[in-house]
Amino acid sequence: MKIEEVLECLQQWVEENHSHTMLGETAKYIPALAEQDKNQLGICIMDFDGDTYKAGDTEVTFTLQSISKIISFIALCHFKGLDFVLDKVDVEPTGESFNSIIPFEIHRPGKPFNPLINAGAITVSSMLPGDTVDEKYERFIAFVEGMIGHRLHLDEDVYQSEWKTAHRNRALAYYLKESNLLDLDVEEALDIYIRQCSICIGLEDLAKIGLVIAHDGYDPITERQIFSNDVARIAKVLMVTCGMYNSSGKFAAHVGIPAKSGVSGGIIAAVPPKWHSDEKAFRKGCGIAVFGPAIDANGNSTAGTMLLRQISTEWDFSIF
Ligand SMILES: NC(=O)CC[C@H](N)C(=O)O
Repeated sequence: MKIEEVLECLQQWVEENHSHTMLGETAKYIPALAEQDKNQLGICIMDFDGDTYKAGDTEVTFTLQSISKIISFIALCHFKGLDFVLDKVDVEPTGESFNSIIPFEIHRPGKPFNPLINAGAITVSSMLPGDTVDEKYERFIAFVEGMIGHRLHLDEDVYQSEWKTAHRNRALAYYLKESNLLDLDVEEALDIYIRQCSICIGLEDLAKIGLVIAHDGYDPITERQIFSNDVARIAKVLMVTCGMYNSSGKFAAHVGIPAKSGVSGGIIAAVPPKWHSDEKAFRKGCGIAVFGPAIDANGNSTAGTMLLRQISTEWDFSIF
């Protein structure tokens, strides 16, 4: 497909899916996120050569929120090895909301079900290399910056807003501490977790990270292997089975791309290469980032999900 055709399609699909923004609300439990403009919808696709294709609200920046969880999982596996991490967190979906306390109190699994629910993510963040919260955060953000090639910053308002209202996460962290699943004290573990959630990112950067995941940890633009094939494989499994929380099954059925959402309204998606579908666009794979801050009850962008569904259907992106 020609560049103009790709852009025309994206433009049209953003317009067609825009009304889905009315079906969701901004995340109300984090005051700074509640204030986001829920009418926004933007997308960026980055291809194998690093060229980007954008439509809608493309110059937005937003906080990573739960998208950070797949990155911290990858980072911890990269730094400490897959076995170390899988000893601390499982790779099973929960069927509960992302911040549910039920898996702990009722099922008592011994370790969090997966690293993409809050309990698993807090455990993972606390175990990042470094002795202090500052050191762990530096290692994490440097890992992300290494992938996108420039510095990032923390959204101080979102950080403060979440820190003051993180009652549920604080409760989860106490459960984790009781089960010896934290490498830090409760307040410190919360701090590193909330910091990683509050990192500010744009669509192009997020699409770049999606591209690297799609290519099994290899960055086709700089020609560097950033993390191992094995880590990328498990990351994609987690994205498919748990990345969209309790909509993961439906998302797999109708979109079929490894993806991870965040309550700020972002979604990262990793489209692996599909050599046989040469009629379609992006057969060498791509990374996709969408942003639409109106989210549904499961915490996923309403319009972003529908936009990805249309793109995947039209261009045959499903891995299934
Ligand atoms: N699903 C999400 O994006 C949740 C992340 C958010 N920081 C929280 O802990 O509640």
